Amino acid sequence: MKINLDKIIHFTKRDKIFQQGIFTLIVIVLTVTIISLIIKRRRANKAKSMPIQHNSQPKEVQTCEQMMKQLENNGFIRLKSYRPFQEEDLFKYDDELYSVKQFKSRYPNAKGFICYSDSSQKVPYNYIGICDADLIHEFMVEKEKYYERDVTLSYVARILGDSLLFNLSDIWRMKRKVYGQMFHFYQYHQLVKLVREITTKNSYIIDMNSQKPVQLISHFEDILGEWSLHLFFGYNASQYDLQSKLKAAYNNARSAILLLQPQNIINCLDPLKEVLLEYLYITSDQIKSDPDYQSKPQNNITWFLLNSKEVQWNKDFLDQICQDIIIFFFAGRDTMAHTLQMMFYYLCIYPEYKKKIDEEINSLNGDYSVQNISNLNYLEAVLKETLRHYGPTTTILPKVVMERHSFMNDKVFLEEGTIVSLAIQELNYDPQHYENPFKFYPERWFDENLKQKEKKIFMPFSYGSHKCIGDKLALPVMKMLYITLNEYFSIDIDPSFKLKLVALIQYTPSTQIPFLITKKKNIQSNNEVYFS
Ligand code: HEM
Repeated sequence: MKINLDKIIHFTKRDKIFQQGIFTLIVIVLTVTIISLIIKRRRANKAKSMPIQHNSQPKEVQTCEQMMKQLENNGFIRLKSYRPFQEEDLFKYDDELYSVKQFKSRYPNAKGFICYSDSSQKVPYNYIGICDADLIHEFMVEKEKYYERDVTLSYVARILGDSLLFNLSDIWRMKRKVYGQMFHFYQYHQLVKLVREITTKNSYIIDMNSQKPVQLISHFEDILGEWSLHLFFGYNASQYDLQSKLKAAYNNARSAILLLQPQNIINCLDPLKEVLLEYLYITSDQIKSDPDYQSKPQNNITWFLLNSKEVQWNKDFLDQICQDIIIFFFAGRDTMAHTLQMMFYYLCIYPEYKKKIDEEINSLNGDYSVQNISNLNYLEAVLKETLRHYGPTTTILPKVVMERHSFMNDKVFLEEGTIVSLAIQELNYDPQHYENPFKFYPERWFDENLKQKEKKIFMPFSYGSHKCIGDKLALPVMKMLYITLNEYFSIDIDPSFKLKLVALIQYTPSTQIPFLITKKKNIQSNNEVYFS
């Protein structure tokens, strides 16, 4: 058979041209599709990264003034200075926070306040305080991720920056979990009982024979200081050596903080950390000296730390723990000491409330189990009223906005750098929530209306994930301390005393409250009480 080569070559040429055409077409179609896909994707990404536009939402970062205006349009009141702490309040009303407390009476619908100041003042320009319960929830819970602790306390933060209070990392989460175990059922019961033991021991130091007024606050500080240290060191906390070194260093550091002397704070806190480190080693060595220590739970945080798989027991970590001990010492000791001092003050002023508490305590016939103590409702109401009326916290630690975000259902935009604080004093004196708010009136805590909203509006221990770790323990501990002291002494107040309160880190009477103390007849002998 003869093959027509010409025809074949011609045919193949045509075919090739055809194939090339198809190929070019496919390439063109593919290129166009890919390009259009890329454009589409880019547009989609761009749309995603653009904030959703609401009528009231500014497209660009606002100036401070614009943000303040927005807040003003949405229920915030503009104040002339950084919270209205006014010296004249102290002279006129004996209370530096009188105007703060009056705020809600003057502006009943205010959701909060905003402050501006001229450059001559050292306070931040864009400072807002929130005193509306729903907004506090939005700020402390829903929008929590946008805030960090304000570094206004930077000198303290420089030394205690890795402590629970300032650190927000995973280590904070881990430590909260480990420390939290100290507040579970068994430990909780032991810690409440422990306060009776320490109070009894310390009661013998109170000099009742002299007719001089006694500064009860320093006794409360000693009792609660020792109690706070027990959390970490167990019975090592009662060592005289540790107590005296800590007390001296801590009191100096506190004065330096109040006087804003940064170098002194560092000078005082550093040796304090050294002492704590030494006792951490003593306590951990003691625990580990028992080869079976892991299976024998102890009632102190050091044991929990030694048994936690997540803990790397090294110098850096121990340094952090020392910082936490200082925070616990401050947070547990000073807050409760102040609250108790104020409660004793009110009970001297209003003996009718004291009578009711005593009746309630007498009904227990000396059985001060933790369960019975938790049922002392009148005593609890007096403590809550003290916390509301003159609790230790003048303001919850301010936080700073780390990233611009919308607030109040997108009505307001909070700009990066804004300092936000939870204005609990204003909330505590809100007449919408508390009838006749200036009156010290424990009975209000039995009102059904208040009971229903209590969780939402009463937050002496703060709110959100950083709320006080000791919130459940504080009331029973203070109840037990009151019961024990009241059993041994009757406490009055020098009638010439006039209370004046200044707002420092916490409320502080401008002069010490002079309590007059008499020993009750039924006091037991030293040994009987201490070792029973
Ligand atoms: C009358 C008693 C007390 C009051 C009014 C109180 C109040 C507070 C407040 C307002 C905060 C700040 C929360 C925040 O910034 O959001 C706080 C934090 C803290 N409190 Fe208390 N507290 C009391 C008792 C205690 C006790 C008994 C302990 C320890 C046993 C304690 C340990 C702490 C700690 C460790 C923190 C820091 C928590 C963290 O940042 O994760 N407090 N407390």
